[in-house]
Amino acid sequence: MLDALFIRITQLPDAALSRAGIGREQAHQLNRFVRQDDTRWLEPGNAVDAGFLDWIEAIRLGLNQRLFLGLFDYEAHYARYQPGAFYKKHLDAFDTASRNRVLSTVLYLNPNWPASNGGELLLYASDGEALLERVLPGFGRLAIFLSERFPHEVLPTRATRFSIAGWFRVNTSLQGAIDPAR
Ligand SMILES: O=C(O)CCC(=O)C(=O)O
Ligand SMILES: [Fe+2]
Repeated sequence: MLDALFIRITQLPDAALSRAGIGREQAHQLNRFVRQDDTRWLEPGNAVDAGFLDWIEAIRLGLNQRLFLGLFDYEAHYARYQPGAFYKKHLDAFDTASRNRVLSTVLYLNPNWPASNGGELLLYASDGEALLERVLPGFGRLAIFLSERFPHEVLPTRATRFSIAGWFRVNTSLQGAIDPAR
């Protein structure tokens, strides 16, 4: 599965990726100061994406059985950080659109990642100051953390850095209207 995901993400043409923070809108441009990854949402209709989503679905069921998290669904995008790109310190559940994110996942797809490449994920305690973990984005490594609890950032990368970032969500629908995964 990892090899298929690696081929898929490295072969995505530029036109298939959305660049965070490019465009005329002020909010969009501001965003570019915060994050510089290029992303594409996974598609259940693609066989490679579906393979990953099936694997994640088994994890979702296991987490619900053992930890009673009530995870309802999952959304994920491919992310490419080109040399120099970063993602400043943030929480993944911060606004009304993302508030139902409970558990963040990041699967790294970078064969041969020496520490000198940078691009580490830094995870902080809830106060946003105490450093808890420094994660090199090596091939097949999976980071999972509570979306509302742990501020984190991606340090500037020196090589192109590939990953799949995803979020298990709870169902915050009101009056039967389920908010769809993006
Ligand atoms: O790629 C990573 O290590 C983290 C990415 C991230 O924080 C995000 O996409 O929200
Ligand atoms: Fe994040």
